[in-house]
Amino acid sequence: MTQKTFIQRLKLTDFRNYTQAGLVLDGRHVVLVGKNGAGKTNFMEAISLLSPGRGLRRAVLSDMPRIGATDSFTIFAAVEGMNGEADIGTGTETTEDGNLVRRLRINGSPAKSVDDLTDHLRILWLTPAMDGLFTGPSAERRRFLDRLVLSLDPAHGRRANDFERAMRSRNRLLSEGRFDPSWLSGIEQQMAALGVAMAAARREMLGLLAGLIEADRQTSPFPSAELSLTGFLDELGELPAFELEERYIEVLAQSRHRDAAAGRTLEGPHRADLTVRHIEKNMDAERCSTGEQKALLIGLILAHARLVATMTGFAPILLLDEIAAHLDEGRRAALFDRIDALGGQAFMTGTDVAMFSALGDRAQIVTVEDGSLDV
Ligand SMILES: Nc1ncnc2c1ncn2[C@@H]1O[C@H](COP(=O)(O)OP(=O)(O)OP(=O)(O)O)[C@@H](O)[C@H]1O
Repeated sequence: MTQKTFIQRLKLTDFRNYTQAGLVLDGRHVVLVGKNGAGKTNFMEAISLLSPGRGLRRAVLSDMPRIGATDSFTIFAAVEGMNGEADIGTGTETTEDGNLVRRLRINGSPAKSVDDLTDHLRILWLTPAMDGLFTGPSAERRRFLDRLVLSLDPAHGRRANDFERAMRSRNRLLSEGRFDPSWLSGIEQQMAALGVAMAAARREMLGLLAGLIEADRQTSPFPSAELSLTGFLDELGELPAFELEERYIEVLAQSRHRDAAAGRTLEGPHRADLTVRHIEKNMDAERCSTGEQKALLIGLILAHARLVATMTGFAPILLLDEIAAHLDEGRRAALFDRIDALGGQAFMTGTDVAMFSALGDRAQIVTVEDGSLDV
């Protein structure tokens, strides 16, 4: 039995187009309705900042404070989270040397790391900006994949950051022509251990997700996705981890001159790609129609939300920006039923409240107008 996590209260100060806005919620789903430019996505972005990372727009911090305000914003949320009730506050602050930095307080005390947020909430999202995921650059798919892993395994983010840092040191040494074997092999060993662990975490998550998608195929109103990874470490994925590490260490050692010439590391988890196929059509997702791609993506997010609920025992919070826009009435109703069956709190946006009529009293309607919120 999964438990519910939800946001009870939210207060925004000088965030994007909100000067001061607050909401008290009752745990049902939340539908945000308003005209274009009213502040619906900004609201969703604020909630996404209650999870580690740069939020659903991947914006830089300096874009977030309200234009015309001082340079800081705050987001405060009272939540019923995975550890019971918690108060989470995040925002920006300018340090003495003039840098804008993110601040995070949990239950009144400064948090040690943004990863602490995952002790309280798991937040997943789907936005129109993700519509081109299957046809766009592989970096976007990797980021998507890593977010999926991160919501199950919070240590994944740290491993990926440490890998990046080690890789940058190696790239720097190579670009400066410093082919010192003991320095380089120390860094390469670290890269191999982290890289193999990253690939394993991705593979494990995809395996679990594939199992859920398969079990759900007959009843899901959305197409089923077959997911696979391509990349040097993924193609050798069946090897035991220590052997995989040895192979990667060997490849890195042998490719120092090639990497120096290329100005980057050519093999590793940072080059992996996620391939998605539409199972029923037996077609690569990138060759499916726009509507089919959207339906695949919705099915994928819902399956992942179920996976997070199963693995953690808590239904995640879902941020679904403009989710209903391109679906016909029947699919929309089926989507709402699926979202509701997850047992969590979902935030959805739209310009027309009529689109959400099938939700009935399962949702609270919030009107958004020029940076103000009204339940
Ligand atoms: N830092 C900022 N300060 C003030 N206003 C901002 C800031 N960043 C963005 N905005 C403005 O916030 C407004 C609302 O944007 P938002 O993306 O939330 O709209 P929306 O309601 O989702 O609209 P749509 O239905 O068109 O997607 C926009 O007019 C945007 O220019």
